[in-house]
Amino acid sequence: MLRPIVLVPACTCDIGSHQFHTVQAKYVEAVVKGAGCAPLILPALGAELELETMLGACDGILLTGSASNVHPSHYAQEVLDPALPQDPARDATTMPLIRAAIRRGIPILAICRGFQEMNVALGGSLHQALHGVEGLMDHRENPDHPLDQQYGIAHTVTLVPGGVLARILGPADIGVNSLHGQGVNLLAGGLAVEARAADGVVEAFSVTGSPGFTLALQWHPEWALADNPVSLRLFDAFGQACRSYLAARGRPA
Ligand SMILES: N[C@@H](CCC(=O)NCCCC(=O)O)C(=O)O
Repeated sequence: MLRPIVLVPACTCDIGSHQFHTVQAKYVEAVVKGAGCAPLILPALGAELELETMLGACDGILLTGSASNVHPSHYAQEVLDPALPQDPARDATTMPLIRAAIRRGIPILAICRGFQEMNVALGGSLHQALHGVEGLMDHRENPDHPLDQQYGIAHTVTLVPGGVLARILGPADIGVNSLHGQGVNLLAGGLAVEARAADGVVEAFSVTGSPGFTLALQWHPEWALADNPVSLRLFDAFGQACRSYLAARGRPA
């Protein structure tokens, strides 16, 4: 049986004096091993991509995390800390992609930067530094720690009863990792909160009234996926949604 194709939009970066479109290995591996789908890396070519062609060829989209931030001009703000990395080519690709994919009912799983760009693409805004907001926790990792500690459980999140996430995972609080400086400020209209951290920060949302599966997570379920039953359930739910989408529309010959 054909596997669903999952687009994974790339970041851009320079390696030496050349430009590259890149995706971290753990994300494409999670599409294969966690969702049982076939990943296809989408270059960050912005308006040069013919979006309808790309969307017609896929059955799901995974929006990855990245060190870069969504450019605040997308939510009518100035950059507060110019030292933080940006990736305008990724923004120019993912913003229209997200809106068009939701209209088509293409399943979306969004992680960390992907979670943030989904909120912004739909009209929401971000806190550019959560740790600078009175009453909020510092949600950043300590870069001096070894990676397994940086991606270790950092805090719990409380799931909204009866929501998309609680239906997949059950109602109990879960422990999550936390590697982000930015976070949801204004939640876009049409989004439903699926989970919050103890300080009230939105940690997961879905798109209400979307014809397809949508789930956006501020944490990283792709990290050490095979060892985490909660993360495996999340990727399995995404994979099932992609299989249903493929089964319903078929694969054009
Ligand atoms: N830059 C944003 C997004 C944070 C993010 O996606 N972190 C993960 C980077 C590495 C990875 O993909 O594992 C912010 O700081 O809020």
